[in-house]
Amino acid sequence: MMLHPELLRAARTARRPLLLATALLAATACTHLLQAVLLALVLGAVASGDLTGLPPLLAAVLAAVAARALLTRWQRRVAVGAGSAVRVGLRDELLVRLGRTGPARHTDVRSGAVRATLVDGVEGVDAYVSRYLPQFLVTCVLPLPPLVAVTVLEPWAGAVLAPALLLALFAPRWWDRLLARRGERHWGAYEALAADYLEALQGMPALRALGAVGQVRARLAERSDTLHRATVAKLRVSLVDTGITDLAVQGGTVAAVLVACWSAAAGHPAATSTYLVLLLTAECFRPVRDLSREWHSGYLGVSAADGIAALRTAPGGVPDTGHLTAGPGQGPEIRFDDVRFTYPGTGRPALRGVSFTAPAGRTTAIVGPSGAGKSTLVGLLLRHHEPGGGRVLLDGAEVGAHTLGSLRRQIAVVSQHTYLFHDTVAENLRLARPDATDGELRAAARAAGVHDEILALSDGYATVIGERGSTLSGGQRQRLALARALLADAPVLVLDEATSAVDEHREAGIVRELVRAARGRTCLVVAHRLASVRHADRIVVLDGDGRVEAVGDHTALLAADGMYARLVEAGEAA
Ligand SMILES: Nc1ncnc2c1ncn2[C@@H]1O[C@H](COP(=O)(O)OP(=O)(O)OP(=O)(O)O)[C@@H](O)[C@H]1O
Repeated sequence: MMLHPELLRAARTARRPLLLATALLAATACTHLLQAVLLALVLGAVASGDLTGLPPLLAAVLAAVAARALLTRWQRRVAVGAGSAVRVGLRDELLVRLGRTGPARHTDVRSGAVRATLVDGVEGVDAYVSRYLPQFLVTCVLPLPPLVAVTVLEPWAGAVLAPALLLALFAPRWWDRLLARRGERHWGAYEALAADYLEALQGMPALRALGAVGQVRARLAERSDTLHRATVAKLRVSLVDTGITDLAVQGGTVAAVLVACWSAAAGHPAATSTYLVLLLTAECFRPVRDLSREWHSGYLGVSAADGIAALRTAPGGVPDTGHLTAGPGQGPEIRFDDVRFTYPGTGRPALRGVSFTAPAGRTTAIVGPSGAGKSTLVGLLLRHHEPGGGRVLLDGAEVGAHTLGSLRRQIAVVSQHTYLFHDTVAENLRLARPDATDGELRAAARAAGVHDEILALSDGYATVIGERGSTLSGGQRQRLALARALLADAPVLVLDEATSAVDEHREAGIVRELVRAARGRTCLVVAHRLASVRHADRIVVLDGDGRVEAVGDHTALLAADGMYARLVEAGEAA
């Protein structure tokens, strides 16, 4: 009888259908009561030898059975619909939240665990709200009428029935806390196993190359064992819970029946009353037995509820309070003004007062040693984080003044971590612009230098490229991601190590094509290979300490003989 606030909150999204499902369940239970009364009358008539009223009584019993069949079917349909609405709504809400929390959140949660919560946990919520909750509400009310009837007919039977009923309902509540703890432990073990399996599958090429498959197998076996032990521990408490309910139900029924029989033997009530007491005693306990059965389907939801609440209320992400929206247009000026930033939980600032301007419609390169803060600048431009100080401005307006959706639509990013989905080449490209024509797809692919290779695939643009584009080379994946960003037709194009997996010769050609294709847009190019950015209109050099060391073009920076010259020299030597 566990009522978890997170699950009740989820249930509110389908309040009406759930109330209807509960009403139908109550009506179904009433047919059982009616049937019990009718059967008692039938048995009473048979016992008294007066069979004249028997046919209409038997017809009424059949009608009750038929009505119950219809009501049960209707109830299941409504309950399944309500559960499905809750499930879909909850998954959608969690996905929106995950989209908002951004990279900060993604570093401290594991994808496999989130997947388990989103898929299996939410399935458990469905079972809880569509099966357990209606039965719980019915159980709160429906045992009362037969209990009152039995008490009126045979007070002694009522006197033993009432405590047995209370015992069946409330004794297992002593175990609720333990049940909840065991459920959480089981769910934690399940999430950990799901996360480990997902990671092992995704990292299989690396594990094979390292000869570490055996180690991972051992770890997974240990995790499976932990899950098994958690499952057994959970079942043990759950079975004690069910056992107590069953004991109270059986004991109560037997005691009430014995009292009724003793009373009948002593010649007190009429035969029909005795039958009524016997049959209504069983009906008294029916909702309790049904609740105990539904509990097992809802238990998974209770176990996953805390994880769902944690995902739903996860902190992180930036407030979406801006109001500016920008349509397609020329590339804006981007300005970083004394920007400072420290990642949460780290004592060391990643950026210490960075100021520079990327002129509108031009290409600005950001270079510097590894860890200098180049990708952090891109993250701040996209508002994955808020700066600790200073401002990031697009055409003079702070990025926070734009709505998040509009800001991110204005900026197409190709990062070193491209993501391609298990779908066709064309559909992967159309993620950026669902209404793009075939001609536009080809133009973008040509500009990114990948068109000919797409045509060489078995089905051209209709080829399914596997999970994360696994059937493509690293360079092809990056160029496909470039084509996707070009197709987005955003006024700002950010290339964060976007061509690192492409060979140098091809890289020069791609960058040339990109600059041509991106004409009119503001381009920010983060690169290690300086040869690919030497033609940039402006080059910003970050030192290894999160500060701007110099700004200029290739020739001026070489002449200044600072860090840029040293980086170029090191690149050439390599
Ligand atoms: N999510 C994070 N949490 C904590 N620290 C981080 C995080 N991401 C980056 N850092 C730290 O911030 C600093 C700047 O990182 P950033 O990724 O911006 O450097 P970068 O110049 O892009 O490096 P690279 O050229 O190697 O990609 C580094 O010291 C890095 O360790």
